Parts: sequence; C-alpha cells; structure tokens
Amino acid sequence: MLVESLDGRLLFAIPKKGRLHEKCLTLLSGADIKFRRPNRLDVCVAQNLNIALVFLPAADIPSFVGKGNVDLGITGYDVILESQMEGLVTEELRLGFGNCALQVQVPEAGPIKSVEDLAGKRVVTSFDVLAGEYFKKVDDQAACALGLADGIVDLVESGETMRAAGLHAIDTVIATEAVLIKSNKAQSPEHDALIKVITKRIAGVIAAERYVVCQYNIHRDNFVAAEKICPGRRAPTVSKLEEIDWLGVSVMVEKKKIANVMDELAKVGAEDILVFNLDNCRV
Ligand SMILES: Nc1ncnc2c1ncn2[C@@H]1O[C@H](COP(=O)(O)OP(=O)(O)OP(=O)(O)O)[C@@H](O)[C@H]1O
Ligand SMILES: O=P(O)(O)OC[C@H]1O[C@H](OP(=O)(O)OP(=O)(O)O)[C@H](O)[C@@H]1O
Repeated sequence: MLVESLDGRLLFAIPKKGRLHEKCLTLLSGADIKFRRPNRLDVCVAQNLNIALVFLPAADIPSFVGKGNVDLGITGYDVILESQMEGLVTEELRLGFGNCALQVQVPEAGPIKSVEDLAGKRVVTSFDVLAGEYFKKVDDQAACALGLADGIVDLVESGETMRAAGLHAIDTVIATEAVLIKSNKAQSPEHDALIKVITKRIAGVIAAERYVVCQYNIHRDNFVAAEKICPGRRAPTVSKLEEIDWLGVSVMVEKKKIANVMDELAKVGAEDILVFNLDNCRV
C-alpha cells in the first residue's frame, strides 16, 4: 500500500537523527510541508503536497540523491564531499545552519605543532576521503590509519568536544553547513516545478529567520543619514506621517546587526524605533 501511495511523489530525504534533524523539521514546518510520521516510520507522505519524506542518516543522503533514489535532500556539505557525490547532485540552497568545520586536531601540550609534524604519524577520522585527500599533500603515509592516534580530523562547532579531549586545532580541512541538494538525474516537469516551489519556500523561511523588520519615524532632513545605516534589501519603504516633514520608514535588517542599527538610528534622530520578527517571507 505504501509503495502505491509513493507513486509519482517527489522523494525528499531528511536526516533522521543527529545535529541536522530538528532544524530540518522546523524548515519543513515553515515551508508548510505537512506530514505525520506514525511509529517513526522512515518514509511518510506529505498531506498537502505531492511529496514523500524519507528519513535517512545524514551521511547516506548524498548517495541516495546522487544515484537518483531520492530526488531532493538536506544534508551537510561535508558529507557530500566525503561521499564523492559533488558531480551527481546540484546544490539548490545553503541553509545557514549545521555550521561547523572539519579540523585537524592534536593534543594541546604535545610535540606536534603543525600539520607538517604529522607526516608519517597516525591520524584517526571517520572522514577518510576528505582527510585522505588533505594529507596526501603532507605525506602519503599519514593518510588515516586506524589505531592509537597522534591527531584526529573531526568536526568542530563550539570547540567544546575538542577542548574536553585536551586537543586543539592546527588546520581546517573544510568549512561546512547544511545544504539543500537535488539529484542531477532528469526529473519530470511536475517534479522540477515542485522542487522550485520547495526551494523558494525554504529560502523564504531562512530569510525570515535572518531578518527583522525595523520601523522608525524620522525628520525628512535626517533620512539620508538613516538610509545609509540601514539601506534594506532593495530600499526602505517610506511613507509620510501626518506631521509635516516627518517620515515613517520600514526596512529589513539582518537580525545580528539590529542592536547596532538601532543605536545608530537613534544617534541620527530616528524616533519610535520598533522591531518585528518575521514569520515567513518571499524574497
Ligand atoms: N557540532 C556540530 N555542529 C554543527 N553541525 C554539525 C555538528 N556536528 C555535525 N554537524 C553536521 O551534521 C552532520 C551530521 O552529523 P551528526 O553527527 O549529527 O550525524 P549522525 O547522523 O548523528 O551521525 P553519527 O551517528 O555518525 O554521529 C555532519 O555531517 C555535519 O554536517
Ligand atoms: O565543537 P562542538 O560544539 O563540541 O561539536 C563538535 C562535536 O559534534 C559532533 O558530534 P556530535 O556531538 O553530533 O555526536 P556524534 O559524535 O554522535 O556525531 C562532532 O563529531 C564533534 O564531536
């Protein structure tokens, strides 16, 4: 019955656990992809779109997408490279979460100070391909043997895990974040259209998380200075207030910059500065 109900649906792979899982569920909800996952089944159909979700380990998603077993997927850029699928998948969107770096780490107090010192030494990693390529430049022998290690190659976000193990980073192999990828295998026009819709919706959810709307009143004479502080994505929306020579301005600002922007706006004479979160947007 399940096989029948998957017929013709766009298959969309989502990490079934781990660091990317929760964020992906938030994205799906923001993009209004509705589904029920009874008994945590690994495949379920969307209730309101011609999509089926396939829950897979993040590391398996690039090869499922690359081989065309699923059409679309979210996973880490690191695992796309590690599974050597770059040529078989197309990156639709960078998603702005799951940011971390694959780093070469060695004991903080040990004799190894640089990557060159690791030549001929033992390095442990689950990223055999990426670490292998990286160390080829240093010394063929250094490529990832198992056993007691002089160094490791692992992902670092906050650095807590690394420091707890008494390690520090001496180089970065790659920086990574979560990405939306699609299969390079030809799709039906219906699937192509659906992929575009999903990509646009997800892009909207991400932009809504990144931006706030800032609204303020300002005397006409001070507007040029205020516009320099926050020019908006395209341009500020300006309306006339009922008070002569006063303007009401509304503008999108990156969330991480908003506190500074408010300080600067106040300095050039902006008043009644209000900030609103966005639920969703289309940019
Ligand atoms: N600390 C982290 N911060 C941000 N993103 C991370 C972090 N660790 C991993 N990631 C991203 O999430 C992806 C999946 O890693 P995660 O460790 O969550 O997988 P997992 O499915 O639990 O696998 P495993 O069982 O091998 O640990 C990584 O490839 C990377 O892109
Ligand atoms: O720099 P930090 O913020 O400490 O994050 C880095 C850790 O996160 C990941 O593992 P995770 O905790 O997801 O568990 P895992 O070992 O099961 O992959 C990664 O493999 C590191 O061990």
